[in-house]
Amino acid sequence: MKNNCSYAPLFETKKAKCSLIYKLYSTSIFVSIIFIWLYRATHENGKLGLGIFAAEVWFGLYWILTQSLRWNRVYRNTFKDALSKRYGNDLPAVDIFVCTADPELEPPMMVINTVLSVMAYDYPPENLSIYLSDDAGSDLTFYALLEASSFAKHWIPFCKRFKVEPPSPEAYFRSESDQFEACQHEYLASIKKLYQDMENRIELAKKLGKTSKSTLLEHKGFSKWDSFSSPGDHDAILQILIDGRDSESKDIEGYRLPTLVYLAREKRPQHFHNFKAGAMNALIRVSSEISNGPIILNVDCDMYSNNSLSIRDALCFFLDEKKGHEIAFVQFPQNFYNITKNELYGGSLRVISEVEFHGLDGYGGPLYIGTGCFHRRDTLCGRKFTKESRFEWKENSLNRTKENVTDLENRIEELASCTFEQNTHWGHEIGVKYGCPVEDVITGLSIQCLGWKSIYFNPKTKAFLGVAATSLDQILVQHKRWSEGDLQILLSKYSPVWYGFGKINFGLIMGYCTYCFWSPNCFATLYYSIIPSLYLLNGISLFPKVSSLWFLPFAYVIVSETLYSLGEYLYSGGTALGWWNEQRIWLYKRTSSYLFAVIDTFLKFVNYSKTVFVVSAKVSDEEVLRRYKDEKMEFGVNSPMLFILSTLAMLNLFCFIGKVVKAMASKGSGFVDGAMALQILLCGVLVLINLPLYNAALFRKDKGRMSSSVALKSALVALSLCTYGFL
Ligand SMILES: O=c1ccn([C@@H]2O[C@H](COP(=O)(O)OP(=O)(O)O[C@H]3O[C@H](CO)[C@@H](O)[C@H](O)[C@H]3O)[C@@H](O)[C@H]2O)c(=O)[nH]1
Ligand SMILES: [Mn+2]
Repeated sequence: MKNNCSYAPLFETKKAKCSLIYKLYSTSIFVSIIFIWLYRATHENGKLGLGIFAAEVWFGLYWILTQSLRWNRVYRNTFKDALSKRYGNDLPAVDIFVCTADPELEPPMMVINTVLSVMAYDYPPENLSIYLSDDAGSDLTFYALLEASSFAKHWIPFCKRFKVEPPSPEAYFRSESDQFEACQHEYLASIKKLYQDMENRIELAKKLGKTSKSTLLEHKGFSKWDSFSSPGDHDAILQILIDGRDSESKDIEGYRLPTLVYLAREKRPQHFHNFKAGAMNALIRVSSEISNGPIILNVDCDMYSNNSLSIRDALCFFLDEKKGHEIAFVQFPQNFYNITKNELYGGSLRVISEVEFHGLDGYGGPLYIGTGCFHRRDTLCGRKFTKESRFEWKENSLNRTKENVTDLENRIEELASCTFEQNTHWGHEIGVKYGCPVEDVITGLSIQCLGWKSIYFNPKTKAFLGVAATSLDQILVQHKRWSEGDLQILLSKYSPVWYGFGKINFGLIMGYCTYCFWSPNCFATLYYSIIPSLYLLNGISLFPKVSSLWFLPFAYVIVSETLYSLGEYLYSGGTALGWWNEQRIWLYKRTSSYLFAVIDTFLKFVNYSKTVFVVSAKVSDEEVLRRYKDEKMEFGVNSPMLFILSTLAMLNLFCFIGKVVKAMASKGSGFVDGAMALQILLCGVLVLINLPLYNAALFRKDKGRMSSSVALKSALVALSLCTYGFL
C-alpha cells in the first residue's frame, strides 16, 4: 500500500473473524423460518391459530432485524503512542460532565468518587475541566464536592506517581493491590487516612442536617442555599471550586489542578426541567463560558473511570488525520463492577456490549447510550457534517481573560436559568433532545442522520464501571424506561425508519429497530407463554407431530438458536448458569416491562400520561445486597409487573401438572404423545425457568420471598384462566 509516510493512523479497524460461518448459519435459520411460516400458512390451527401464526411471523421478522447486529461486526484498536508522538501535550481541552439527581439514591460519596476518578485522568490538567450537575440541588452533595476538591490535591499526585488504577479512591481501596513496596506503604496509609477522614466528615454532615453543616465549613457557596426552598424550586447555583485558569490552583506537589465546577440549574415548579437532557444542556452552555472544551465526555454519577488513559483512547479517533473529521462521538460500553458470577438479573448487558454494538459499529456507529461517551461539542450543538470540514480544535480555545471568579459565576449563572431556553432551539436543534426517556439515543440518532459517524470502542481494560440494578423490581423498571423510550423514538419525528431512511446505512436502521421494537415483543411472547400451555392442558396440538417432516424446521430453529445463544453468551464472557438466568430475565422483561412500556406509550400518545424518569437506586439495604450476592432473586416488592410474572408462572405450572395428571389417568400414553411434544417442551421450559419464582412463593422465609397475597391472587387468576380461559 502506498502511504503518505508522514501519516500514521491513530486507530485501526478489524472485521470479525468467523463472519462467513456466521452468515451460512444465519442463512440456514432463515430458510427454516420460511418453512415454519409455510407450515402455518398451509395448515389449520384451530380457532386461535391465527394468533400463533402472527406470533411466529413476528418472531421471524424480529430475528431478521437482530441479524444486523451480528452480520458485520468490527473491532477497534487505538495507537496512543502515535498520538503522543504527534501531539505531545498539545491536546484539545476536554470537559467532563457528571450528572446526579438524588442524594438518597446516589450517595454523595459515590458521586465524588466518580468525580475524583475523572479528575485523575492522565491528561494535561490545564486542559481538563470537570462539571458536576446536581439536579437535586443538594447542599450535602455540594459539601462533598468541596471536600473532594481538597482531597484531590493529594489524590491526583498520588495517582500520577504510582500510576494508580482504578483512579476512583473507593474502588482502589476496595481492590487494594500489593504493588506497593514497603517504603511506600506509609504514603498509601496516609492517603487512606485522609480519605476516611473526609468520608467521616461527609457522613457526619449527612447526620447533622443543613444548618450545622455550614458551620462545619465556612464557604461562601453555602449562602446560595439561603433562598432554596426545595429540589424542584430554587435559583441556579454555580460554584467554581477549582479555577483551572488560575496558575495558583495547585496540588501538594505543585502541579496544576483541573477545573472543578458545581452546578445546580434553576428549577421552578411551573417549568418542566427535562430530566438529564435538561441538565446536560445547561452544562453545555455553562461550560462554554468557562473552559469551552471542544471534546465533551459525559458519565452518570455512578460510572467511575477505570482507566486513566481513556481520554487518549478517544482522541485517537477524533484526531486521526484521515477519518477523524467525520466522527461525532466515541461510545464506550456501559460496564458494571457489582456483577455477580451468574448475574441473576442479566445486569451486565454482556451480549449487547460484546456483540451487538460491534455490529452497529460496522454500519456507521453505535447508539449514544448516555454515559461513557465522548462527543465533539460542535456536533452535539447541531453542527451539520460536510466532507470538507476539519476538526478545528485549536481555534476553539477560549479567550481566557482574567475575569474574577465571582464575576464570571454571576455573569453566566443565567445560562442555567429556567427561562433561558424559551424561544430557542435548545432541546430540539441544539444540544441533547427533549421529550424522550432515552434522550441520549434519540440525540445520537439525529447526529448520525446529519451525516456523522460514531465509534464503538470496547477496550480490554474497562474504561468505566458503574452500578447495575440489584433487584428484580429495579431491573424491570429500568427496562420499562428504556424500551418505552426506544418505542417512542420509533414513533417520533426522528424515527430511524422514516427520518433515518436514506440518511444512515440500512443495516444501522435495522440495528436501531431491534431496540425500538423491544417493547412490542411483549405480545408475541405473552401469546407464546399462555396459549400453547392452555392448549396442552386441553389436549389440542399447535405444532407439527414429531413424525412429520414439518417438525424438522421447528426442531432445527429451537436447538440451534438455543445453542447459538448459549455460545454467544459464553463467548461474551458469561457462565452457563448466567445464560440460563439471562433467559429468565429475558422472559420477565418481555412479559412485564415491555407490556407496560407499550401501554404507557399509548397513554402518552393519547395525552393521558407524561414522561417520567425513575432514577435507579445505586444503593440497596444490606439484606437485599446479601441476597443479590447470593444470587437469590428478589420477589419482595408488590408491583403489577410482579403480579403478571407470577400469574404466568402459575398458569404454566397448572397446565403442566394438569397434563401430567391427565396422562397418568390414561396410563402414560398421553404424555409421550408426538403431537404434543413441542407444547410439552415449551410449557416444561417455562416451568423450569420459573423455579425460583415458585420457590419464592411457596418455600422461602426471607424478605425476598413473594408475599402470600400476591402468590394467592396470581394463583387464583391463573387457575380461573386454566378453567375458563379456554372457552
Ligand atoms: O432528572 C434527572 C434524572 C436523572 N439524571 C441522571 O441521569 C443519570 C442516569 O440515571 P439512572 O437513574 O442511573 O438511569 P440508568 O437507567 O442507569 O441510565 C441509563 O439510561 C439513561 C436513559 O434512560 C441514560 O441517560 C443513562 O446514561 C444510562 O446509564 C444519573 O446519573 C442521574 O443522576 C439527572 O441528572 N436528572
Ligand atoms: Mn445508572
